[in-house]
Amino acid sequence: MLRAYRSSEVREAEKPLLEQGVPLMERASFAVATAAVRELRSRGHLVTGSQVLVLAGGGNNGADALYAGAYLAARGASVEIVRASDSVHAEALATAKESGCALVDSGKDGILKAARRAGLWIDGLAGIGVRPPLTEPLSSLVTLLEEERIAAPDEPIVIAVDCPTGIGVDDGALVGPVLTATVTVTMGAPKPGLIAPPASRVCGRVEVADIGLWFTGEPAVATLSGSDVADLLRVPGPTDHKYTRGVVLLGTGSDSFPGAAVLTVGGALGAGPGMVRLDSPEVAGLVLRRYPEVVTGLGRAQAVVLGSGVPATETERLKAPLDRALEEKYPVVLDAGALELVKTEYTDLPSTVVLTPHAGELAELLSARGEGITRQDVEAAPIRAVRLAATITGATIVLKGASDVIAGPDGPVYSQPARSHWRAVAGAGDVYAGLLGALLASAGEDLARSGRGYGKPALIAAAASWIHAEAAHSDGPIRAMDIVDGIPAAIASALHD
Ligand SMILES: NC(=O)C1=CN([C@@H]2O[C@H](COP(=O)(O)OP(=O)(O)OC[C@H]3O[C@@H](n4cnc5c(N)ncnc54)[C@H](OP(=O)(O)O)[C@@H]3O)[C@@H](O)[C@H]2O)[C@@H](O)CC1
Ligand SMILES: [K+]
Repeated sequence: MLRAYRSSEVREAEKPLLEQGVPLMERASFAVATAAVRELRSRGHLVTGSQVLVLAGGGNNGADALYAGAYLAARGASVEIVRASDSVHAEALATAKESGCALVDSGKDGILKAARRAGLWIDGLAGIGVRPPLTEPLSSLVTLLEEERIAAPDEPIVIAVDCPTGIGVDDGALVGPVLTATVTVTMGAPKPGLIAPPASRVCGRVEVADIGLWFTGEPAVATLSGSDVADLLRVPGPTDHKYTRGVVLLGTGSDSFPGAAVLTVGGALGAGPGMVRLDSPEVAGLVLRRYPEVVTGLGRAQAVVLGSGVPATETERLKAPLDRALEEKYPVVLDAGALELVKTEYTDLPSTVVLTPHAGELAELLSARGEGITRQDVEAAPIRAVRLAATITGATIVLKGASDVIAGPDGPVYSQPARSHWRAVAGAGDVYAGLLGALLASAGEDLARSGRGYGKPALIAAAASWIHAEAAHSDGPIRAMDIVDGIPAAIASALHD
């Protein structure tokens, strides 16, 4: 599991070490210099003679970059420094100069010429001490450098110190200019913005430098790996039968969207529940032709999936199974049309109810509940939107996107990236809803016993996202049914991780 901690938690972790005189900055800058050497070498360059540009801001992030520059200059690199603030760390600057680094003319032309000369930039403009949007003069400098980076015939290697300058370190938001990194060398632990969208998209490869920080608390944001998923999966044993393994009931598909029933059933069956029931008479024939093992009609279940392929105007029929699930306290997935019910009627839900909107649906839901939030707002700061929706509704929220962002009213936020963007196709969300329903069904009795779930539904939803991403992993075009077909192998790969 990747565990990300906020700036304040990082500062707490560094405090006792700094009091003991542990040379954190030395370790941090050495990690940055080592990453720079490795990146140069991996592209066939020698360190000696390489042109390096150090971008030094006025805080300790700039100091890290300057000391890294000093190491590289001592190894024979030709290092130039852009001094982005009047208050650059004096000792670090003096060390860099003593090691042979040279200051560049801080005018626009001087900076651009130095940027063009250098094949590797070290971004120490701002780290965890900065909240976006960047203010002037840093804002214009970052805009200039990012434009130059994009336009350069040979794109420079950009090593971000701790985080790319300009990202929302604690919430993954992207507001205002940022300098995109090739590699981010982050100190002690990832920060939320390094693993959560949209900021995670500008971080390049994230490397965690072990500088001796120690974290014991719950992470702010986490990303599950295959072995975490394996820990959550309930593998059947010799005493299991179809009812102990979990029954999932689906109220999905309609005359308008019959395929959604096939896809949700396929997604659910792929996860290996004991039984799938379908309560959608108008599409039962179609589903049975493809999946004869499905049992039609209402009946006992440990989890329910409602709404995929059900138009918002036809949600009346979803109320009876929803009421029953709420009464008996077993988990529910509300997808697509069923989200309509949460706008007006079902306003206070337990966290065992999981809502699965995409960005537009989440914006609509939040707006209906009195928050003036647009789709763009959701996309610019998904963690904030998801947490807000969970707080307002009480439910667990899965915001579906290139990275799924998942949160309940408390506990960590999970960010689960796609393995391939080919999965952004019609029907992929229906497959997810069915898959999640089946996983919740296998955990259903436990979730019911623990009342509001204590974050567990979010964890199971994150596992469903991992499995879905793995099942959709592809080097070329795929259809939603390919994701269905990929689920059993994805689960097997988690179990063998
Ligand atoms: N934590 C650890 O364990 C360790 C941390 N270490 C390192 O320390 C870094 C944190 O350093 P930090 O606290 O000095 O802050 P930092 O990110 O350099 O930014 C300060 C500068 O930003 C500026 N500025 C502020 N807001 C702004 C805005 N909106 N827009 C524009 N500018 C803005 C502000 O300018 P001022 O307001 O002073 O003019 C000031 O100059 C951390 O990321 C890591 O690299 C390692 O060395 C050792 C272990
Ligand atoms: K930085």
